[in-house]
Amino acid sequence: MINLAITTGEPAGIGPELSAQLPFDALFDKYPELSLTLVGDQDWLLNQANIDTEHYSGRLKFHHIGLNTKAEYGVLNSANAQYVLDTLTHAANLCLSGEYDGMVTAPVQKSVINDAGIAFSGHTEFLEALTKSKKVVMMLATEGLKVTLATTHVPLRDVADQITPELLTEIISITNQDLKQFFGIEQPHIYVCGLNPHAGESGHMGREEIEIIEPTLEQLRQAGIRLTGPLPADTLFTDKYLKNADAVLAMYHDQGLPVLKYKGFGNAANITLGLPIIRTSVDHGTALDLAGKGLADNGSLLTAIDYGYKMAMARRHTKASA
Ligand SMILES: NC(=O)C1=CN([C@@H]2O[C@H](COP(=O)(O)OP(=O)(O)OC[C@H]3O[C@@H](n4cnc5c(N)ncnc54)[C@H](O)[C@@H]3O)[C@@H](O)[C@H]2O)C=CC1
Ligand SMILES: NCC(=O)COP(=O)(O)O
Repeated sequence: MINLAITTGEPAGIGPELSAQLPFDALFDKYPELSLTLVGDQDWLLNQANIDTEHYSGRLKFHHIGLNTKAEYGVLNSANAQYVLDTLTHAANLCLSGEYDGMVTAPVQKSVINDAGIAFSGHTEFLEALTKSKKVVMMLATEGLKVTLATTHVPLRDVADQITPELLTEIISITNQDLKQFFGIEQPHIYVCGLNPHAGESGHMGREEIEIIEPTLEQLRQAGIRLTGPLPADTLFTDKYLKNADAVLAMYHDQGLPVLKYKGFGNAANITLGLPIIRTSVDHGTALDLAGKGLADNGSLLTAIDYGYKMAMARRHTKASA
């Protein structure tokens, strides 16, 4: 069995209803080896849907973690911030111990966790710290496009300072390795965006391409990684280049993700590469405006489950053949 934990996310958002209202029969038909554990407050989840776990012959379970305070649709309460983190901690620890084969995360509200006085910028950074990983990579994937990010949740003002040869080397090496490991791409071809408009216009609009990005790419090419770039982002994100790209490396969050979401919002997943565990997630946030109304689309959660299942299968085959 491939046992995926679904962390059900911010209780005031759409995560609990999306998780509890999944089409479980269809999922278990489609993925013959899938089992799911819904991690969160069982009463709140049962409030979203009448689930009889007995019907699923052990393939659907709850792991109950109690809310700190009553949840209300669309109304954030920082008293539940620790609850949200407890669901993530539980799932990640049981992935590390091998009880879960991967975790699929429903959206959390970063701001309310910060309001509770807890430093938190995203699942990506939280799981990097919890698993003591040296570096992880955020990748969003949809049919026909995978985008990885050199920097994630940092103010734009800080981005240029964070683009260093060491960072790019780590991000590109992890991306290359995990495209092979999880997606079966023998020699991934990664296209790399410049940082500045027109990739710096030969140094007239910024020198990071000349001083940092190009020399790092050249070193990595010598080490055997297939890389094209740095190219101006507005040039790279056109079919001529994308049709040959196994992944596109963007230098910052809003350079890459708007394109990805324009192409695939609702059918994309967020995947953390470089972790010792498998973690996939939805492409959207908590959508407080929709919570409890039955209007939220489950396409991205289904996509995240699909990637999580296939990645866990790929890892299993790699282990079996080692
Ligand atoms: N994986 C995660 O935990 C993520 C969490 N967030 C967090 O979510 C919070 C809210 O972020 P926003 O920027 O407002 O983005 P959002 O994705 O929550 O909402 C943006 C718009 O998309 C709609 N929408 C979102 N998901 C939908 C769905 N499944 N079906 C139909 N419509 C949907 C919303 O109603 C809203 O109009 C922030 O705290 C942010 O940090 C954002 C992205 C990912
Ligand atoms: N835009 C993607 C996003 O903010 C999700 O971040 P994370 O919680 O997966 O780290």
